[in-house]
Amino acid sequence: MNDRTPDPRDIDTDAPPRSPRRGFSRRAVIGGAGAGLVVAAGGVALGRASASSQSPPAQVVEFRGEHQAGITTAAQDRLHFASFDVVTDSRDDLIAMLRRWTSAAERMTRGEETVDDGATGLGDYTPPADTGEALGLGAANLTLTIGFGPGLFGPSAADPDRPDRFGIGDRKPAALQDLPGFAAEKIEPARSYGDICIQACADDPQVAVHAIRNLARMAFGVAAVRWSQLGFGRTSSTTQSQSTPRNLFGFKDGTNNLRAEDTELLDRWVWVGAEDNPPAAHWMTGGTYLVARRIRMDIEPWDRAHLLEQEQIIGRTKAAGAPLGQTDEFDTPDFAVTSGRTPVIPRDAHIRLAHPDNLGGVRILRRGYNFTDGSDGFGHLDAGLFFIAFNRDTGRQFVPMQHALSRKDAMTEYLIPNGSSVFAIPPGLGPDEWWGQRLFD
Ligand SMILES: C=CC1=C(C)c2cc3[nH]c(cc4nc(cc5[nH]c(cc1n2)c(C)c5CCC(=O)O)C(CCC(=O)O)=C4C)c(C)c3C=C
Ligand SMILES: [Fe+2]
Repeated sequence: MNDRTPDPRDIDTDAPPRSPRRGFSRRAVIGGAGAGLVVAAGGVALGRASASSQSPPAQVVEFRGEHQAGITTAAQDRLHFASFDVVTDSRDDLIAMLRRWTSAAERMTRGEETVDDGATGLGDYTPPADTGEALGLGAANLTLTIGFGPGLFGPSAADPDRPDRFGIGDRKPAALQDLPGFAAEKIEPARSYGDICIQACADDPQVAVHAIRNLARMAFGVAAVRWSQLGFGRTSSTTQSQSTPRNLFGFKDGTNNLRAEDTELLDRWVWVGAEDNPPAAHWMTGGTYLVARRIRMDIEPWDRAHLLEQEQIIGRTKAAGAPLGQTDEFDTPDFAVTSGRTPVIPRDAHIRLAHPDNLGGVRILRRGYNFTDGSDGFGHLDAGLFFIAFNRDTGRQFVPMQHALSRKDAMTEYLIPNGSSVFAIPPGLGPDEWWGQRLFD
């Protein structure tokens, strides 16, 4: 970058477009001349363009509110999840980046470029301030959810010797702790941990990828991507109107999940209350904690297991998703039913071990995605579940649940968890508020 080239990170997001002849917003493109532009780009884009043009333009999820979007929002089809290491010690630079991110993120969730006319309207000798691949795609229900990892506050599993670089160590909520080790996992640091996460969910993969790519670009010199994960095919339902999708084992996943309509249960099990923290950590009130686990699934041996074995491992039928011994997906599992002296839902079945009745009532909100990252060089698919859960106190909810599963779950034989992270997800933003403002102010 020479001294005549403005740093895209410094561009005033409120400034008028400098080259109106080229100016179009991502949504404006859907209709007129822009539609031709997208069609000309080829078949894949054609499919997306026509899907977008048939859909109502209102595929916009509100960015601001009491809680961040992307938690109880009806789970979209696609995920790009990124974890960042903060590479500066400058609190001012970090805050400046969070402010820039907030503006760009809000715009992208409305289907707009990161800055007005950023892709092509800033002049021929300026690096575009938007990479452009989402022009014409609409908002696609994009949500961007930010979280802060333990390492932002000082020592963590990723770097036990790290100092409190930003003077926020005393604001770290007690519930934000790295996960303990669990049986039968092979955690890879290069797929784990991180100082900041962004969960991008959308109904168009290119919209989600565009969002992460642009936030990563804007973070240059302040934060660097540590790892990221693409996901497809949601593995949960987070509203009552959504049908239950299937995971890569072929089973309905998300049947007994918490949903947006369960407001009392969400208050109890997901949203952080003021009473959960001393005043220094009240910035988390209305927030939640995210657990991300990359769980590789041994697809090939699973595919050789017979149907009854698969159903006994899960504890539900494969076709209907009904608890074993019952007929309907939403029947309540009856763990007491036996056939002779043998429980119909086996003692080591996944749903028995993860059910609240067997965990002192504990619940979590699941919002994971399937993934397939090609194959592993030995002819096996590198596929699985990118498990995402939100809970109010990870040490009291996710951790005991995972311990119970790791020790006894029959499914463990087919799983290799190899990525693991936790993040504090602050509450939603008020008008004009920027990401992290309540933590840094
Ligand atoms: C620690 C929490 C959980 C992990 C990790 C996990 C991994 C995992 N799960 C499936 C497939 C299914 N899970 C189902 C139910 C279910 N799973 C958890 C928790 C974890 N799962 C809970 C709390 C529940 C609900 C239990 C209940 O109350 O009944 C189901 C059944 C359908 C459903 O209710 O969602 C399936 C199928 C896989 C493949 C997997 C790791 C790769
Ligand atoms: Fe599960």
